[in-house]
Amino acid sequence: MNATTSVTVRVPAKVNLQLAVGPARGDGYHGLVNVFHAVSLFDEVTVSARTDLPPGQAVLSADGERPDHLARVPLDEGNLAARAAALLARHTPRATGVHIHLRKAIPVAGGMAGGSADAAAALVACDALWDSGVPREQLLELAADLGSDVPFPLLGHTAVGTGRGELLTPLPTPGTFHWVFALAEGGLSTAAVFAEYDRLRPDAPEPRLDHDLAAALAAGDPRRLGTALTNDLQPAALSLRPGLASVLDAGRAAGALGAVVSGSGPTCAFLAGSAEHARGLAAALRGLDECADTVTAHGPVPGATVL
Ligand SMILES: C[C@@](CO)(OP(=O)(O)O)[C@H](O)COP(=O)(O)OP(=O)(O)OC[C@H]1O[C@@H](n2ccc(N)nc2=O)[C@H](O)[C@@H]1O
Ligand SMILES: Nc1ncnc2c1ncn2[C@@H]1O[C@H](COP(=O)(O)OP(=O)(O)O)[C@@H](O)[C@H]1O
Repeated sequence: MNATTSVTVRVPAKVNLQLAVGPARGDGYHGLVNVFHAVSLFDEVTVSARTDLPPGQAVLSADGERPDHLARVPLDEGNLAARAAALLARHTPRATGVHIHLRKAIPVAGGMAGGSADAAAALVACDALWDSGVPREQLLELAADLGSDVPFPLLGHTAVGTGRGELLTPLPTPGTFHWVFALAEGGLSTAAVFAEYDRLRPDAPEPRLDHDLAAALAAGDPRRLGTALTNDLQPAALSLRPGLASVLDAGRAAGALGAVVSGSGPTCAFLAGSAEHARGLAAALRGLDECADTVTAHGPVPGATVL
């Protein structure tokens, strides 16, 4: 029998349906109530064995439709997918060197956790390639070591993250929600947005799950969900990128059920009532100076999946 030499994993982007941010903790992070929702905007990560490289060492390549985004993806050991391969290799004797190819569709530094998604996909792909035998619970712990957002794309669907966002509880929701994402020129640094949050909100309260949001999700009701979308980082993202306010306003004026900055931004998310409504909203947003492009997607969708 031939050993597997290559594994491809498809992994979704996320939008945050609620992002409640507490005071800064002593360890440089913030306590969160972070409602993650996986949407049908996918990166694909292909991992191929390279027995000429030391175990866990990676060489990288990337492609995708947006050259300006690709230019911001590091193709060295700093790439989160390379860090994931190196970390998992330390937990299995069967590790090899790898070539990692990233097919990027998730905006880079856009608040949709593309780097975290690639890290989660690389964990799943290397686990399959090496037949590592690492239990799922431990894969989730390794994911959390790589970043607060990395465990969620292993699960997908909708889940609430507590702690710094890494402790996940699934939130089952019936039905499908339709989204439009307005992509911005350039990214925003997550750390810079949290620092701006600290400046704007020195007395942040402890974060709590919003009951209206939980009820809207349990009912699968897009109208209720639209009015319940909140993001405590939004004022900080708007402070660093004031032009985003007009994008949010334009989406609301065009009939979005809800409009919110995704995570640390600068991508703006708009909830629509149907796929057709989403296409109409996207057309209304595309002409704006501050909107570099639009993408439509639906959620929830499953997490990282071997193709
Ligand atoms: C804000 C969120 C919302 O889902 O995502 P993005 O919108 O950036 O994708 C996440 O909390 C980002 O998670 P992730 O991108 O994994 O961040 P990490 O690598 O863990 O941390 C990067 C930096 O962000 C800040 N950080 C992150 C998470 C957290 N709970 N508190 C923080 O203060 C810290 O300054 C940290 O050094
Ligand atoms: N596989 C990757 N894809 C995208 N960005 C990556 C990756 N690995 C590391 N990075 C770095 O992480 C930063 C944040 O990227 P990303 O995860 O896309 O954004 P966000 O944290 O806003 O969701 C990028 O600016 C880039 O320098």
